[in-house]
Amino acid sequence: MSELTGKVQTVLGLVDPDQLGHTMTHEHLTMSFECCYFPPPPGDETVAENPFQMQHMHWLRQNPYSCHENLLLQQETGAVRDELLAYRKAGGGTIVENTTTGIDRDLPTLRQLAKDTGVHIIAGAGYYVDCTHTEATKKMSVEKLTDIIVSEVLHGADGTDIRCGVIGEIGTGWPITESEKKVLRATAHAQAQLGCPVIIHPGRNPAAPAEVVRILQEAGGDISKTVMSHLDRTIFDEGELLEFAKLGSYLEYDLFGTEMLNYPYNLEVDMVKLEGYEDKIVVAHDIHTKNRLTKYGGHGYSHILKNIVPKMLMRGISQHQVDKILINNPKHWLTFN
Ligand SMILES: CC(=O)NCCS(=O)(=O)O
Repeated sequence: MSELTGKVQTVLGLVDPDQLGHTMTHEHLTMSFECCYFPPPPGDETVAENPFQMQHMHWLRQNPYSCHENLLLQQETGAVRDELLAYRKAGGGTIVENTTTGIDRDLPTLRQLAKDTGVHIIAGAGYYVDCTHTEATKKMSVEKLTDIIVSEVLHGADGTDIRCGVIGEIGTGWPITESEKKVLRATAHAQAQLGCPVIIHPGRNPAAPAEVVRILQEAGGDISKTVMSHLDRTIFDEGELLEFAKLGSYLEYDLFGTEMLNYPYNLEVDMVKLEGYEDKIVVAHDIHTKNRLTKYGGHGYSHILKNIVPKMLMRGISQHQVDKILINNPKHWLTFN
């Protein structure tokens, strides 16, 4: 038992789990994604480097990582504040902010956003993918990494007293590098000490999520308290997905906002439905580039609440099941043991 047991840790302190309400388990409010810059298609260099213009927004949707300016979400705190106010108005209560070391985590800004908007914000401890690990990080032992992660949860991170309430998103690629494996083992050790929630960014290979689970489990991690993110871009085969689901993690679908809704010529074109795992599914938009903000014609943080929930209900998913996905599953995941 610790003071964290039975509570959720936000950037403003501990809260009772019942206060969270509708929760997006994977968003970013301020970060840089420069680490993942992807050169534009030949001939598109000028569009890529022009200041944002309305006529380029479709191009940006197709090539979000090929424009440096688009990768700097940390320049949009004012717009994000407005979005969070809109999120509250749409019934949103909580956002898990997944920015970890390597992609410009900014805890003071998160705390200010929480104060300004009344949205519960939960910050992430730990490290993003290998290419963002510094030489110093790569040299650290698992024990040292564990101490840092534990301290980010118990005492605060980045020289502040602002405490993280979840470990992750912990970044891994494919194949998983030695440095990423050390971070995964440290994550498992820290989770075993703290009884805290963990969230993983798997590599882009259908085998990646299960391999991460294997490493975490071997190091003593609690898979039932771990979210596997980005499944919608990672496992496409239904059989493989069901095999993965049996391993017991939460299953996160977080590409909402980039899907095609209401395809007018065939309304049957729709989201994949995973039967039997309603206690394990969580959802989010994973906003991490500017073009996905409503300021730039994007869908914003309220898209799931405003557009996806009605679609779920229309497809026969009950209100009770929707509440599990948006309220109860995140609440159980985020509550410290
Ligand atoms: C911020 C982040 O890691 N988002 C996922 C991007 S990816 O292209 O789906 O890996």
